[in-house]
Amino acid sequence: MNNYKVYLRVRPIDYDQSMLNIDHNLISIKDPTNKQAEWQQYSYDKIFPSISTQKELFDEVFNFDYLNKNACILSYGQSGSGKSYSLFGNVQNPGIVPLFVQTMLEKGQVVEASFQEIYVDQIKDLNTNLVTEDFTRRNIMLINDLWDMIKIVRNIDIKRQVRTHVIITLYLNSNTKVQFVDLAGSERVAKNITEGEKYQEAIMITSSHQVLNRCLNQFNQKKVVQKRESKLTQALIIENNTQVILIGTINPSQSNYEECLLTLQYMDRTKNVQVSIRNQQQSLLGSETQNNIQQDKVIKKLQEEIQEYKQKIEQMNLDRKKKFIDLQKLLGLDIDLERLSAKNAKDITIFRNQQEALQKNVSLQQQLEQQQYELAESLKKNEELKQDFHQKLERYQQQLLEQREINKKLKDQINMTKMSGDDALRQLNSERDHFIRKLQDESKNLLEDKVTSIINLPQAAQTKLSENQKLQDLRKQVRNEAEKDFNKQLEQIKLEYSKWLDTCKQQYEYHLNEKNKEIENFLTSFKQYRDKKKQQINEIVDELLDLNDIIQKQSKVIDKIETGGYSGGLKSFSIPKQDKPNLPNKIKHKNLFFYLDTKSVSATITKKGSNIEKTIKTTTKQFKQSQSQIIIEIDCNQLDQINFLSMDFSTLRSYANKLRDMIKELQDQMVIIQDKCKQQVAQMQRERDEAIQKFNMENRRYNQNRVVIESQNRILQKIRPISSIQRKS
Ligand SMILES: Nc1ncnc2c1ncn2[C@@H]1O[C@H](COP(=O)(O)OP(=O)(O)OP(=O)(O)O)[C@@H](O)[C@H]1O
Repeated sequence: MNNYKVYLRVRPIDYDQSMLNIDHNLISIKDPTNKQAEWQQYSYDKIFPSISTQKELFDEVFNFDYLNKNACILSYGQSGSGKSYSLFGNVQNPGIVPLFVQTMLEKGQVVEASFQEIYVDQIKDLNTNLVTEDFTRRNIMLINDLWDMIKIVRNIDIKRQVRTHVIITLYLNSNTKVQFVDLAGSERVAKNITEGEKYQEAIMITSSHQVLNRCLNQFNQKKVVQKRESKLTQALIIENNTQVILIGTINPSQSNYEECLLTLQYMDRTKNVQVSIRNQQQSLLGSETQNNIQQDKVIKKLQEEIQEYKQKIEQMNLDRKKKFIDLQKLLGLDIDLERLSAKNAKDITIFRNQQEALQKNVSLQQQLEQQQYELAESLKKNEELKQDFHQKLERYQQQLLEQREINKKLKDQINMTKMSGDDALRQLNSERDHFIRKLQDESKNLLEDKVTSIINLPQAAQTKLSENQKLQDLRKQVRNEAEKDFNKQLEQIKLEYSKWLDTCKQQYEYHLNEKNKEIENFLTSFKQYRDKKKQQINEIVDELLDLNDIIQKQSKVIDKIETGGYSGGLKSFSIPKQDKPNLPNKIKHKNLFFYLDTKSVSATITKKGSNIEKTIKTTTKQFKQSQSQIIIEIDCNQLDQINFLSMDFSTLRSYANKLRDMIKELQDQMVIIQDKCKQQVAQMQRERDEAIQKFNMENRRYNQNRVVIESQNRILQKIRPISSIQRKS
C-alpha cells in the first residue's frame, strides 16, 4: 500500500455548486465568473462529496495497519471548509479522531495523548499551556477525556482569534503513534490582513504550508524529508514507516472559487514530481489576482527587514571583534581570542547545552512559578471560602438563636390559645349538650306528631282525596267556563269583525258607485259639450263660406263698377239685383254677430290683417295664462248642479283633472282603511292565540297537579295497611 494518500472532502452548502463536477476520483472546477473558462481537472486517491459521512471518511483513512505503523493525518483547507469537522466533528457526528479513539478503547488499547499548538513558529503544550517542546501526555480512559481536549483546542481559535496549527498525537500501547494535524486555514493573507501581528502570522502560516508541501512531496518521492525549515514540519512524524494522509477540504461556494482552486493545486503539488518551492511560489503568485499584490508587498517588506537584521548581525559581529581586540590590548595578551574561542568550540557546545538546560530550568521554574501562583490563588480562594463559611456560620447561628426566640414565643402563644381554646371548648360542649337536649325534645314532639299524623293519615288522605276530587271538578268547571267564555268571545269578535268588514265593504262600494256615477255624469255632459262645440264649429264653417260668397260677389261688383260694366257709367252706375250681395244677418250668421257683440271686435275688423293677428295672439296668450291660473274647488255633493256644458274647454279639463285626483285620493284612503282593518284582524288573531296558549298552559298545570295527586293517592293507599297494623298493635 502507498504510504502517502491524498483525499479531498467537499463541504455541503445550501446553494448552487455548478463550478464543481465530481466523477469518482476526478474533480473538475471552472471559474463561475468567466463563461469562456475551461474546466480544470484534478484527481486524488479518493474524493468525498458533500453527502459523505464521517464514518465513510474514517473507514477510508484507517484502512491500514495502524497498530504496527505510525500515522500522520493532516487536514488542509481554507477556514470554514471543514478541517476541524472532519478531524473532530461533534458529539452527534464524531470525526475521525473520536471515532479512532473509540475504536482503540473498545479494542482495549491504552491510549495516551499529547496536544500542541504552533503559532508563529512557536510550539506550546496545550496540556500545560507552556511554550515548550517537551510535551506532557494525558491518559485517555474514556471518550469524554478526548472531548475535553477537543474543547480546549476549539477554545484557542475562538478566544484569541488567531490561526494556529494544532497537533494531537495519540500514543498506543502497541508502541505506535498516530498524529492528527489540524492545519491553520490556508486562505490568502491579503483578504484578512489588518494589523502588523497578523502579517507575521499570515506569512508564517503560508511559509509553513509551503515547507510542508515540499516535505510531503519529498516523502511521496521517498526522498530525504527536509523538515528543519519550519517548526511545523519538525514536529511531524513523517518518516519511512509512517502512513501519511492529507485530507484537503473545500467550501465550494462560488465566492470561494480561487481558494478552492488553490487548495486543489496545493494537494496536487504534494504528489507531483519535481517541484521546487520557488516554482510553487511563482505558480501560486502567478495564479493570484489583485489581492496578492499586497501579499507580495508584505513579503518584500519582510525580506527587507531580514536584510536589515542581517546587516545588524554583521555590525554586531564587527563590534564583538573590535571588543575582543580592545580587551586583548587592555589585558596586554597576545592571544588570538578568536582562535581560542574556536579551540574551545567543544566547551562552547557544553556551554550551549548548559544554556539550553538552563533555559529548560527557567521554563520549569516558570512552570513552578505558575503552579505556585495557581496554588497561592487557590489558597486565597480557600481562605475566602473559609471566611465566607465562617460568616455564613455566624449568620446561621444568629438566625438559629432568633428562630429559638420565635419558637419560644410561639410556644407561649400556643399555650395561651390552648387555655382559651379549652374554655371555649367547655362553653361549646355545654352549648352542644343544651342544643342536643333541645333537639331531642323537639324530635320527640315531632315524632309524636308524626305518629299521630301517620295514624290519622288514611283519614287525612281521604279528606285530601275528596279535596282533590273537588279541586279537579272545580278545575274542570273553570276550564269549561273558560272555554265557553273564550269561544263566546271569539264568536263575538268574529261577528263584530265580519260586521265591521261588511260596513267597510258597503262604504267602499257606495263610494265607488258614487264616483262611478260622477264619472258617468261627467262623461255624458262632456259628450254633450263636445257635440255642441262640433255643431257650433259646423255653423261657423257655413257662416264663413257664406261670408266668402258675399266677399266674392262684392269684389265682382267692385270690378264691374271700376271697369264701367254697369249701365249709367262710372258716376251713376246701377247694380242689378242679382249682382247685389246679401249682407250678413243676425239669423244666418249668429256666431259672427255673437262674437262681434260680446268681444267688440268690430272696431278691430276694419284694421289691417296684421293687427288682427296681433290681437288674436295676445288674446290667446292671455287665455293660456288665465287657463294655467285656474284653481278649482269642487264640492262633491254639488257636482250635479255644475253645468259642464256652459264651461270652456280648459276649465272643463281642470275639472276632469281635479275629479281624477279626488278619485285617486279616495282609492288611497280605501287602501289605508283596508290596511287598518287587516292590522286589527291580525291583532285579534294574536289575542286569540295568546288566549289559546294561556288555556293550554292552565291545562298542562292542571294535568301535572292531577298526576301529583294521583301519585299521593297511591302512596296513601300503600300506607293505609301499615297504619292499620300499627293501630291493631
Ligand atoms: N462535511 C461537513 N458536513 C456538515 N457540516 C460541515 C462539514 N464540513 C464543515 N461543516 C460545518 O462547517 C462549519 C465550519 O467547519 P470547520 O469548523 O470544520 O471549518 P475549519 O476548516 O476547521 O475552519 P477553521 O480553520 O476556521 O477552524 C462547521 O459548523 C461545521 O459543522
